[in-house]
Amino acid sequence: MIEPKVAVERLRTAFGGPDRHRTLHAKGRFYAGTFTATAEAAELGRALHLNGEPVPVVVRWSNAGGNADVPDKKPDIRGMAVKFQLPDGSSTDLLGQTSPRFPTDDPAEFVAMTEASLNQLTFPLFLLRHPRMAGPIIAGLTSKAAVSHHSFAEPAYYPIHAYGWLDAEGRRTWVRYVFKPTATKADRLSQSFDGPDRLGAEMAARLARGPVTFEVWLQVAGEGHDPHSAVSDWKGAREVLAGRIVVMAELPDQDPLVFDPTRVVDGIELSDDPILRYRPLAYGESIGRRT
Ligand code: HEM
Repeated sequence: MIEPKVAVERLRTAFGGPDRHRTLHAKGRFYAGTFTATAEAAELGRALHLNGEPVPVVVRWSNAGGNADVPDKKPDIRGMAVKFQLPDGSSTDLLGQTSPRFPTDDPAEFVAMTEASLNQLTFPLFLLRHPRMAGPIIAGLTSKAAVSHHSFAEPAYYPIHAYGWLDAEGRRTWVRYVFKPTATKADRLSQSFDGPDRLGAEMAARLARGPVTFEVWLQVAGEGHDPHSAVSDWKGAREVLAGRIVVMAELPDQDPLVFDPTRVVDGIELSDDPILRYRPLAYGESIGRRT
């Protein structure tokens, strides 16, 4: 396993990011909203935020790169991190990004891919040398995961890992999430937004018009769907609408707030996915460098 310290050092070097920012997803803004679960979610999961009562959420939309000064028009993967605040004072996080599939179970390969992706001339060579990773990476490119997005409200975001939901009787269902936008090209604002922070400006104007809503969908694991691997493709999985995230307003900077994909609550279990298990180690190193 690549030492988390080494991974963070290499990622920081690749982006040339100064210490006070996140190693990846360095540029982002915070927002306030609510999450309300559906009755179907309440049946599958006993966790408190799934009981159908609205709970507050803190959302951070971000550009995936490690450079906090990047102009928003630069093509990039975007992130949507969500912190669900439960009535008992606990919280649980989901971190989505616009790429529908993750290319590897090996953190070292993720670091090498991130480094290689910064050089467009040599990246095809990296793909030739890592044919297993090429499929998911190309799926990301063709699904427009890394483009010059018009708005943080328009793409779908994928938290990638599977989580085990326990119901009231303790029965476990493995699920994967998708945050599906309700915004469409047709309901874009008439203004256009330029400048290095145009995604933030667009969101401010959009929220002045009204809330921004995402549907939270679950893929439910069936035969042959492996919950313990980030690369496993759950073709044909049953889909269930689990609830809605409604974002209402921008928040002042919340840093040093931390989103951690292994922060779960009673009723939600972690899988043995090696990428999921590695992430808090790398995030811990990053948090140490930015706080
Ligand atoms: C081995 C794999 C990965 C590594 C080494 C890695 C590394 C990192 C690091 C170091 C940070 C900054 C943490 C901080 O300072 O708070 C970060 C943030 C983030 N990562 Fe990852 N990551 C990995 C996989 C993933 C995956 C699979 C996803 C999406 C499903 C993801 C989505 C995000 C998001 C959305 C953020 C920003 C969170 C925020 O807004 O605070 N990462 N990642």
